[in-house]
Amino acid sequence: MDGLFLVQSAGQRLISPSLYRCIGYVSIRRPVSGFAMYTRISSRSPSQFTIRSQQVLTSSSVENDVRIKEWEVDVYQNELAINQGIKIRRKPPSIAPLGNSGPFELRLLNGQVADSPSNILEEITWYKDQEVSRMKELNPLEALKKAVENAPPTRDFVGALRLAHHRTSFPALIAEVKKGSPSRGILKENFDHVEIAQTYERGGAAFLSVLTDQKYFKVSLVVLASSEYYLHCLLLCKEFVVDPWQMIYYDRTKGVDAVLLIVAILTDLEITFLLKLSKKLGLAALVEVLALIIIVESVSLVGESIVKQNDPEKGIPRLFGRNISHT
Ligand SMILES: O=C(O)c1ccccc1NCC(=O)[C@H](O)[C@H](O)COP(=O)(O)O
Repeated sequence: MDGLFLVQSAGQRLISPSLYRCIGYVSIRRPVSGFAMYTRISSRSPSQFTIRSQQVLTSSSVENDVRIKEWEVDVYQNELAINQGIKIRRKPPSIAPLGNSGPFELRLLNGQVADSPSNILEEITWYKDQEVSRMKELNPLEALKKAVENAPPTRDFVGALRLAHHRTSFPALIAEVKKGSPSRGILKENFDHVEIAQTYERGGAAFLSVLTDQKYFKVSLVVLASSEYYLHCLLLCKEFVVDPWQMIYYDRTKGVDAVLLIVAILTDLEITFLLKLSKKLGLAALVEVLALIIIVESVSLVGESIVKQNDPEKGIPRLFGRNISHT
């Protein structure tokens, strides 16, 4: 057994209430493969319930304790988010660490079974949380600092929309680069991201909106923003932002000018913080509320209908009723 347990009779206390608060309240559940499983049972004060055992902390028990704490914080944050009207749970409670096989596992959030996503946005968000954690380990913030310092300045998003509107007297076109989507599947088999982006530019798009999620939308911003191809169009990165790191890694170091923040997957506090951060980084932020995108200028969000055109360059004039290209 990895942890040492001091088992005592019910009702007795071995240590002072303040020390209980430091190490948490634990009860032995069952030993599994050499590890004693336990669960935190309550945040009630020691005098309010019966202590059955107290674990003497070893390094791995501390690790597990930290994992349990983090998991509980996630559950708490999800509850907070739900209280703020957010329907998307941010982390799958099924990743509860060993030892939390007790009441937490059966817990229902918002009336749903806790360990399966209730819709596709939730599934994407759970996946994104894991993906970002992995990528953050490979590219820690400290390592990105230099890249941020060397990044070219961002371009004026609102100014570009205004200019496009004045030039064409149509709403500015944000043309979406995506190979597929969860609801529609693959939209175009022979999909060349760069070629399609160039075609949109020639067609008169003011902005390119790139869905950078590889798993669900099959596009990579890294490919599109690669040095071989310089984009004249401004670039909106349409990611599922769940962590400020994404703004720095994906957006600021890859030549992006604007980011998307999806209200359905962020708490009020996160939106406030991410808006501040985007301002600091010089990025414009589009805040998506339900299916609407709030921006200051008139704009058209166009994705599937032009991606699926055999010739997107002809598809854009078809959409507007006339040629809006620069030539
Ligand atoms: O399309 C989906 O299946 C989807 C699922 C979950 C979150 C977002 C999703 N789609 C976003 C998009 O594909 C586009 O950003 C856009 O909203 C749709 O544009 P359009 O193709 O013009 O309908």
